[in-house]
Amino acid sequence: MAAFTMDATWLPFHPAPSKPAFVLPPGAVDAHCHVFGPGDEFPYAPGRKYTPCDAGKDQLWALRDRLGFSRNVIVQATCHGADNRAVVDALRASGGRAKGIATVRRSVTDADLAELNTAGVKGVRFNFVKRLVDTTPPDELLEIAHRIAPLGWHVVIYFEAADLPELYEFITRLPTTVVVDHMGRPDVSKPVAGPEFGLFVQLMRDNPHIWSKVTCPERLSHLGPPDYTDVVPFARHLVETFPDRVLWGTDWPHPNLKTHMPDDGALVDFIPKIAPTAALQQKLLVVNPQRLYWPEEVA
Ligand SMILES: O=C(O)/C=C(\CC(=O)C(=O)O)C(=O)O
Repeated sequence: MAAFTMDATWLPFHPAPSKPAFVLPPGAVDAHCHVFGPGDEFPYAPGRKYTPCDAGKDQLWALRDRLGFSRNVIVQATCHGADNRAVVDALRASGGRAKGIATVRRSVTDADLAELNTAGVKGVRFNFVKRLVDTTPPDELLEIAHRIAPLGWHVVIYFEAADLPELYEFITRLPTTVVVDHMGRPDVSKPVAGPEFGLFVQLMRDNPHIWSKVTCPERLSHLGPPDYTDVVPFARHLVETFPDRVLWGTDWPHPNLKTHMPDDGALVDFIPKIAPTAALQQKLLVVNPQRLYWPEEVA
């Protein structure tokens, strides 16, 4: 019998995503996705807030090839805590086609960091979403950020829009490039030009080292699939205002969705709505992730 059973309300990833109509440019990177277990091989963390369905590296590679991506950035999910073995295993098996974002604690050793670096880790994730993690004190996170900076890594940060005023100063003090997950999770029923999203735009405008993933319409939308029209103006605003500091990813296998499971092919078809020109698409999908994750290729 398997050691782990997914939560009773868990929605497994789409079993047969459609082939997108939008043809991704050569070299496109899915810059936000996860691997879960398999739990029998890479156990889920004792302190986790959810138990997902297994979603291993081979399934991720199949999705990559089906959608037309060339490469992946695999982000450590909170169900694995600070045990990065599933991500590292995927990176090592990827033949250089995946880079990773790890979660580490203050107790991480320099040897641990060096090993993660060799495997292809390019950053750490700080998660402030309260339903996912217990709070880590900011001084501990700042200490970690200063430890990883010399490796050329960056910080990926996940928070909800309501928490940005409290986190604003902390984020601006981080000594590395900072990549914000899912546009800082705006409430898309509020206006794009309103104060809530305005604060996020100000954060990016005033801090050239801060980037955003324009990801997760399926997580943010109130109107839902197939078009997620209420998310388009938010993502498009960031893509057009900060074309050199945006990334896109599927968020496969879509943890913790409660209303529906997206068809990943349809998610790819969302891209031309938020990046309407070939030049913007090239930056979003190829040039920007290459600068952050495969910088040695950039002349
Ligand atoms: O997939 C995501 O980015 C978002 C998540 C899960 C997550 O971040 C995690 O478990 O680490 C969410 O909102 O539940």
